Amino acid sequence: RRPKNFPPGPITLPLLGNLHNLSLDNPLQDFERLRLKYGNIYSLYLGSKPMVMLCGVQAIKEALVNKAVEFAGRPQDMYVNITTESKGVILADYGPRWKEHRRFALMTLRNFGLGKQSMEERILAELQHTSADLESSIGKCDNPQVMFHNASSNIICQVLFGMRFDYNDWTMKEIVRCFTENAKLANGPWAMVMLHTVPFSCCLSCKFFDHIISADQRKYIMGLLYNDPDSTFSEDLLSMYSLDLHFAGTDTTSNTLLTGFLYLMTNPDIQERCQAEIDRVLEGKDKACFEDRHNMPYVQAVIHEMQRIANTVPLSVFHNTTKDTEVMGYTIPKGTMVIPNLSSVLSEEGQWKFPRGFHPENFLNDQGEFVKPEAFMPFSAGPRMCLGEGLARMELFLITVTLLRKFKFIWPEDAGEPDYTPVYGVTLTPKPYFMKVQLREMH
Ligand code: HEM
Repeated sequence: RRPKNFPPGPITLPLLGNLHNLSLDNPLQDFERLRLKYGNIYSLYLGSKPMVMLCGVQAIKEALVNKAVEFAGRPQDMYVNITTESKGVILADYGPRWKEHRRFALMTLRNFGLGKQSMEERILAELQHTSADLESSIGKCDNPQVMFHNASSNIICQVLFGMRFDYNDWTMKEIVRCFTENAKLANGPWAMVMLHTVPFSCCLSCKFFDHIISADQRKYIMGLLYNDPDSTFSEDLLSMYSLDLHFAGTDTTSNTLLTGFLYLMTNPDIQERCQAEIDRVLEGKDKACFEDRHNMPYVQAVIHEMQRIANTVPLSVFHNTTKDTEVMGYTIPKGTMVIPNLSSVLSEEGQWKFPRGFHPENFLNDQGEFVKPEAFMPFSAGPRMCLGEGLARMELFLITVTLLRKFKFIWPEDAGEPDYTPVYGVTLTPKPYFMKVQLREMH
């Protein structure tokens, strides 16, 4: 039975709770159906475990922003908590350890050049390898999935480990494969009730970390961390921590690019309009820089629309209440799992000029200037909001601009109608597709 004044929801069955209400392939459609029936806040039972779903800007902001601390916990009783022992930053519960780790991650990203030219240079250097890869497949049809994953993985690896990997490196291929597989399993209905997920990638990534960090580097890092006698760091934590950043920085950016380029190929008019703006702004310059975005309102609008339609992390990372609280007039007890349904916000009726389909106009005002509506929330909101947002935005801009400047991306004639239905997981991925690449005439 639902506690008093708990958000409404469908009838529960013994043992299963509401699992029978969710499809294994794509529970997002079921969540939308339930939202239409019960409203922007409703509850479900995953087995015997209660969970509250928050939909739409208003409910999500009230919880994650206005009642920030009350909603800043993470559930600690899912299978993924056992496989990772909740080490690292993404799954750490709200408290001093999470605060220290988050601060450390932000500081490290800044020290390694985020917001400065050095990070841009790292991204542009990686793009030379991506461009070379694309040049070798001119005229052919290739699946771009591995390429985008490798590029994103190498950019974050440069920050974490000070090195990049050849696109054919076996270890890297295996790790990226594990990331994509786990991303598909980790928030399915069964994983939500602790039944299934693959611990392999954690294991592999920790071994990988041990393998590539030299003894001297390790001593140096641990020296830095242990200077503070109250520090919560340990070597174990550090390797899980690097796994967190590697995973979070790879599967997200690359799936956004994969979806974005699918829409750019199948909307050649939008692609050409971006290229015209890029050519004009970059005329006489050999490469783009992040500052150029201020002179490219249309490209900015397209990249934001790519993120909106990609809906890359549709259910955010699950939250947990840290004390008894209220939202939208309902009572939520301490320790309840809360899912911010970002998907519902990114296509919320009334928040967007065009909630459905690919329309960069969602981010342009009548004067053609770039504007960002309040409902643009792909990185979530509040204290647990994505800490890699700055890096992700820089990557999306520099990668899109550099590749569109040099290449034309074509939907192959024999590929049939594009299928935009995503494959469900922690991150949404487009179904595998092929792209044809041509060098643009100006190059
Ligand atoms: C397009 C790219 C990206 C998207 C859409 C994205 C989205 C998200 C979302 C929705 C969350 C959950 C926030 C919440 O719990 O409310 C998150 C958390 C997180 N992201 Fe990202 N992310 C992206 C790229 C990155 C990158 C490049 C990094 C690495 C530097 C990163 C690191 C993290 C970390 C460490 C967390 C956990 C923060 C915490 O629990 O305090 N993300 N991200």
